Amino acid sequence: MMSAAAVRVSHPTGVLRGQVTLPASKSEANRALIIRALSGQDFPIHNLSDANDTQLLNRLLSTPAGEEVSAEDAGTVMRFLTAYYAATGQKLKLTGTPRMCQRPIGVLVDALRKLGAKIEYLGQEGYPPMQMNGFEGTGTNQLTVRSDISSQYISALLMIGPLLPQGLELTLEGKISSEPYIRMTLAQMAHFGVQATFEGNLISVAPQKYQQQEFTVESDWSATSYWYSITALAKEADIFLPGLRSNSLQGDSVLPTLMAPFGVKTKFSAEGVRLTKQPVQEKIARIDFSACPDLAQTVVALAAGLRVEFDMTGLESLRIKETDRIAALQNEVQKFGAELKETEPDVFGLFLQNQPENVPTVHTYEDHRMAMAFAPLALKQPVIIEEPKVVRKSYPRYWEELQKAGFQVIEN
Ligand SMILES: O=C(O)C1=C[C@@H](OP(=O)(O)O)[C@@H](O)[C@H](O)C1
Ligand SMILES: C=C(OP(=O)(O)O)C(=O)O
Repeated sequence: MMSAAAVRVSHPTGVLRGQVTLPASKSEANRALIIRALSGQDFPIHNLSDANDTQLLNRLLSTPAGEEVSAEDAGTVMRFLTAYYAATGQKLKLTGTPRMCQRPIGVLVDALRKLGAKIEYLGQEGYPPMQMNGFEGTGTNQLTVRSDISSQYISALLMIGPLLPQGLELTLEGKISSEPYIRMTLAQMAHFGVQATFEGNLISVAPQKYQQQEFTVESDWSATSYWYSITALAKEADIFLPGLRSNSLQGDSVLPTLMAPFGVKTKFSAEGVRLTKQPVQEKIARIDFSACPDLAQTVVALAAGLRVEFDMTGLESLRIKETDRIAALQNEVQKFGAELKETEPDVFGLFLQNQPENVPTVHTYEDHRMAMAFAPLALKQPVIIEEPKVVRKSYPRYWEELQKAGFQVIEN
């Protein structure tokens, strides 16, 4: 099924009950893997994700790097390895998929060069591929970095911070986007014995050593968003998702609050989370996705399916992810009778237009989240999802889990 050019997804009953297997968080896993490699020690990381983004990084860090390394389409792998190879003085070519070579990395490379990294662009300035040519410390430890493009640059710098002779003082410039991911990085550094301070827009890390420590990766809240959408779109739903915690390191654990107005009730227990469908009572207020950009596609597709209009902000970073996600959403929601329109600078509205097409065909733009966000709409009418294998980036078992929950997923 994963190799099919397209799948047809439908749900005969609209009634869902049972337990779902989630992938582990690729964000937590990839931080733990980088920190373990930087610590020079070996310790167990439990519940490593089967997501390609994590499997790839694990492979790359557990074998000696050759002359050329590909981060494929994984943003965290590209950004975290750039800092890791710089700090460990490795000499190699770092590249990725054609799309990865359109995702900017200049902010991170500029910062690393100021610290002493020798990095040369092999294609367009500011974008992969790069030749990493070792590290000669400059004695600088104070940097100002833009924080409104991708938090991954900041996380990448922070994780190497304690290894630098004078540590690191980062002043964040501009709006801080995806801030929970920066806090996740600091929390995981703290788990491994490294203290940092984050006050206002200044983050300081003194020179320190990472301590050997076991780590267990939590289930992935971003992947959980598709089950929230499924619950909201179902006739009846009662779904249990093991391995989620309320005191999560992941910013996407905002879902219980975010999804309540869409009619999803969340109940935490020691083992995980139970989702049930309840009537929609509240009007949807404007949603700001700047702290949880990976949830935007889920919510836009869901609102189109539920036939609710709403406003949103904080979508800027979506343009430089696996695809231009704003353009991709604009194209695909039309097939469901909705329009996503910029109504004033950086404010978007979802407007309902006509009836959805009978069997909409969703193009996925090499973006796992386009496939996963639109598949739940099969609870309203059958949908065809192109290139279903894209889900391997973060949730390889997604289609199997949908089938377990009563969806029909057949090769088209
Ligand atoms: O640090 C991380 O693990 C991530 C940070 C976010 O990216 P940006 O900081 O580029 O928004 C998020 O979209 C991505 O899926 C994972
Ligand atoms: C943006 C994402 O990933 P990355 O930036 O790590 O490729 C994502 O998983 O939605």
